Amino acid sequence: MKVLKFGGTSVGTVNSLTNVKRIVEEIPGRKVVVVSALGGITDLLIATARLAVADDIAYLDSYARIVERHIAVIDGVVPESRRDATLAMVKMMLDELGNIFKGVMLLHDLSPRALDIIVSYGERLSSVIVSNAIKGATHFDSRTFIRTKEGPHGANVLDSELTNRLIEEKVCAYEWDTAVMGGFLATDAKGEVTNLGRGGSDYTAAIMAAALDADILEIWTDVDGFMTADPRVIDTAYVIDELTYTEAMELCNFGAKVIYPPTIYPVYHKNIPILVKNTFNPSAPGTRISNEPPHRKPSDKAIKGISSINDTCLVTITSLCMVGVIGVNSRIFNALTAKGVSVFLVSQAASENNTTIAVRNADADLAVRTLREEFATELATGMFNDVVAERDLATVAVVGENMKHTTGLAGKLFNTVGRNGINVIACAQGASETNISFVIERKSLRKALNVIHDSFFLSECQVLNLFLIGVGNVGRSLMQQISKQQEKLLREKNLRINVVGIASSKRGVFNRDGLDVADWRRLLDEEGIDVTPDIIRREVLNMNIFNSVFVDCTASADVAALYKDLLSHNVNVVAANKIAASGDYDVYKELKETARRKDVKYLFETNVGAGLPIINTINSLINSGDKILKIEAVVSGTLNYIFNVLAADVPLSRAVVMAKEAGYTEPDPRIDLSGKDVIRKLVILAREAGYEVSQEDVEKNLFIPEEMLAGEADEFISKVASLDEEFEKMRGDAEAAHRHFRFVASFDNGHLSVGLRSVDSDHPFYNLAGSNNVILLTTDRYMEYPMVIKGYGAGAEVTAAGVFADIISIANIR
Ligand SMILES: NC(=O)C1=CN([C@@H]2O[C@H](COP(=O)(O)OP(=O)(O)OC[C@H]3O[C@@H](n4cnc5c(N)ncnc54)[C@H](OP(=O)(O)O)[C@@H]3O)[C@@H](O)[C@H]2O)C=CC1
Ligand SMILES: N[C@@H](CC=O)C(=O)O
Repeated sequence: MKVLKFGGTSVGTVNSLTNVKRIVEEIPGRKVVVVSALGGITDLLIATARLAVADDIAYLDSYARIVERHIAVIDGVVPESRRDATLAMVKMMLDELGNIFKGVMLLHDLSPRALDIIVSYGERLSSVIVSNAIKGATHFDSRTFIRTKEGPHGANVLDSELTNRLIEEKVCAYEWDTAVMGGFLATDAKGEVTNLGRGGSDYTAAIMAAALDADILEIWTDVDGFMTADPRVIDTAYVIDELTYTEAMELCNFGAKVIYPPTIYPVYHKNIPILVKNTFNPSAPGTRISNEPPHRKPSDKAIKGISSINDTCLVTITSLCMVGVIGVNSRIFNALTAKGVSVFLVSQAASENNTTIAVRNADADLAVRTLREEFATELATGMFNDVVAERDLATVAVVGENMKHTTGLAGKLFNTVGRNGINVIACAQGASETNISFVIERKSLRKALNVIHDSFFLSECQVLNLFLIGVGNVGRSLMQQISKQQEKLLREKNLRINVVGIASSKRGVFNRDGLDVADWRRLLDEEGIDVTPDIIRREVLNMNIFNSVFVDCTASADVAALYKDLLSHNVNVVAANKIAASGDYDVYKELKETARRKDVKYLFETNVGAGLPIINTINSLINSGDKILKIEAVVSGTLNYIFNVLAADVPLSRAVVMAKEAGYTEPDPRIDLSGKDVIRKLVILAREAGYEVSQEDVEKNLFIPEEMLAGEADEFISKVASLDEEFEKMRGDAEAAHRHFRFVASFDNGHLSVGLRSVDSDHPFYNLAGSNNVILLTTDRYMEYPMVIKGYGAGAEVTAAGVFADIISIANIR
């Protein structure tokens, strides 16, 4: 036998009721159908009662809406042969209800008992309608067999023994094929109407399933089942196919509102499985809850789901005098119990010098007052510190029975949230290891849920959330590459590149749900806001999104100045911009240390040699115990290109324009021509090799007179033309001597220098075409034959590819 429960949305409209009718009528054999009130009716009943007691005549309109809703569904779903009889029955009940509302208004009295009676009409009416809509169904009035008694704090609790006996007498004793009854409803020993609490229809169904030894309890609702997390927060959340009773209890007790928590208890004891199904999508398999899901494999994920509540207050009681004293916790909990304060998380250090409890914010004042009263003597004598409440926090619970077989899970969990800058204020894990709960600031809740979902592979994919700053040569090319590669990365590597911010020097567009990079120009123009570096910083930090990467494709010192703050807030930084890594040594060091401390990345591989793997190679050599003794390099794509294209008909001034047009130069080409770009790169190389050096330490043998570099960037090209003749002569002489000019950076025995050199055909720098770069590394291990890294050293495409590689390395995929 099956017991099926249909919630308010399932019986809310003619359409949904038609689904219910089809679902039930297709089931062969005996079944029990438990229904809630029509969707929204319980709230409407309460609201109408409140209007009536307030003498507000608007209650009549509200009541009319109740009547209208019920009549409309009868017309829509009850077969014609039973329609009149159903209408007569329902109208009679609605008239009774109308009289009760009138009485409430006249008496100006809405006692809890009267409200219970009013609310009961919701399920009484719906069950009569549904029983008449379904072919061959018999209606049972659940008030006659679901019995409550008084529990702690005056609450109604189920009288299981009596209820089971009454079910035998009032339901089992009769012949029926389909029994239909209202959920939630009950009566007490005096025969007065009570109920099982909000959500109690699930409970009624579970009580019936247990009493009748049903084969299965089906909870039909408006979602496909239990989700791995709240789908309103995590768009990659998916339906969990199987859960144990414990897992389901943990999840629904704490946020997931799929079923009413007490529902699980009666069926758990009889080992009756629960199937959560969607009335609006009946073919979806749903979530099966049972003692031991039959298909559990060792490869199953350790965490089954994540739930949370954003309404948390931590109350802490501290004292050095609590250590080793028996009975402090007992006093805390007894005092809170006496005042009806519910505690949902407890954390106490082994030192016993403090106990922290989590309560709802609404209970916080009462909890603090209660504990201050309880420990008044200790507080007055200073033995105990004052009771402290921290409000507006959120609690996250990760749930899964497989957690108990997984070593290092708590470590990974806290490491994951920590790396994303989320501070864990309190935590609790019981020895059953099925739930790890922890409390964080409420503003970090969304980020925490996302990062946990992502990191524990509950999501189908890993996500990196990118802020792309700078949409010039490199930035544009990067966006093209991302746009082309996004789908492949998702398909083959389960990596989702989500661009959540794009900015130029003037405009920025930000959206945590992701921006279409192929449409970046329109987005910036039409949806962008005016930005400054400070506004960009605020947008990034305020979004507070997990796994975030700030990608700097500008040449701006103001943008570079943001890195420290971003890294401190656990935002990864990938920079094509060389200013930070080559500027003040202390700043460079601090950025690296901040990244290490915060367990995020500060990557700038493209700072030297664009897409060539130079910095990573140096890091690998050093980390494996090698020592860099000497570096000789041609690292200016612009200058190498210029010296390669100079010809009788291509003077210096023309070559500079060509380099700029090819996208090799810095936004301001004087940075290249002055040697500054090479100086920056040399400093970065030496620093990465482990030397504490600065730009001032570099000996400079430059070839552009200082005075030519002053003034505006635009004027520079025309000024350079005055050097054309001199350069043509130099070039002619070099050509005659079969030599090539190279602008060489050198680090040798602690000495740094840059300068123009002419090299002959035996020199490794002689054959270096176009804008190519070459780096020779002499190390302890590569002594006789230095390591050579050579290839394209500038250009938007290769640089963007290097930036992209840095970004992907953060996700650590293979
Ligand atoms: N080109 C290459 O081969 C290589 C370049 N790099 C580095 O890449 C970086 C970018 O170079 P490239 O693309 O050629 O330069 P571009 O001049 O083409 O682009 C620079 C971009 O940065 C934006 N920008 C400037 N200031 C700000 C600011 N304050 N806030 C936000 N955005 C800003 C500009 O905005 P707007 O459009 O409004 O002007 C522009 O979109 C440089 O640091 C360069 O050193 C590194 C290796 C190789
Ligand atoms: N302007 C630079 C670009 C790469 O860093 C160069 O010319 O090498």
